[in-house]
Amino acid sequence: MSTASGPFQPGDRVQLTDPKGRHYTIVLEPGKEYHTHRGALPHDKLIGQPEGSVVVSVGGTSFLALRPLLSDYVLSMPRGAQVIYPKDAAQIVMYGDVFPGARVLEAGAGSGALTCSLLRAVGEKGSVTSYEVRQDHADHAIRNVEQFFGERPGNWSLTVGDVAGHEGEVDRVVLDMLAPWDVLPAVSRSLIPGGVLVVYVATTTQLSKVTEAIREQQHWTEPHAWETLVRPWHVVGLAVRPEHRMIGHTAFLLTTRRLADGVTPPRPQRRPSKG
Ligand SMILES: C[S@@+](CC[C@H](N)C(=O)[O-])C[C@H]1O[C@@H](n2cnc3c(N)ncnc32)[C@H](O)[C@@H]1O
Repeated sequence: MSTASGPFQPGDRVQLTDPKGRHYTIVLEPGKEYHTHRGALPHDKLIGQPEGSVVVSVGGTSFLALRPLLSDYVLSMPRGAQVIYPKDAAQIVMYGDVFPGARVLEAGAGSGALTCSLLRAVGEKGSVTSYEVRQDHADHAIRNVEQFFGERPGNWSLTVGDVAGHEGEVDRVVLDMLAPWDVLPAVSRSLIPGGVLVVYVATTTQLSKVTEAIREQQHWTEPHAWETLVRPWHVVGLAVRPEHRMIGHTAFLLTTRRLADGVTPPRPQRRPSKG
């Protein structure tokens, strides 16, 4: 599904958009009908049509038909754990410097949303090694990743267990879990010198705890943290302004790089706070 192109075929996942901008996702089957409150839409009307076609239901409503992008797929996928949103996945791939051919270690796999972005970024020559402690979340991740790629990617492994048990060298590590500070010693053993660690946390208390743990551990460059806010804009004629609604908060991201063994990291002078 992730690389499909050309006219719609049976088995394709198609995202329909109605005149109010609402999305509906269907999987095309010859002879089947999609029933909306605006009338039935035969799948056969779509099969053989190019992407970007507009089809009209029996009730006279027009639907725009496109294959969902990865960002659409992530927002509509069934989930056990909360997913990493597209805006955050994009920042993780860029600031984590996840390159084609990279060996990436990831925890927790959760619903597999970030896993899809990581697998795309590393390409066939790279690999993603995911850990997930909960079997039910791992089941979601497997289903979602397999559905996105159409099969289980050969360069992906998912272990049901604690990432702290990982052994083997990697180029990049991405942690999205409640207590990332617990696994810092383990991941620092696997990450190559110069490798990038990205930590995704939802709250300021987690951000503070993981930042101080990184500073204490001595294996890392000075951590860099930021909030991943993205503000969409409404642009119609002269009405150009921020949208009334937006995703207010998802996460903080933090990056740091693995130092060579035995190196003492230079730390900025820090003034004590005034209480
Ligand atoms: C918020 S979810 C991850 C969502 C995922 N990044 C996505 O985009 O779908 C956090 C997951 O981390 C898992 N987890 C927590 N501690 C872990 C550990 N030490 N090793 C592996 N997984 C862990 C939890 O079970 C949970 O499913």
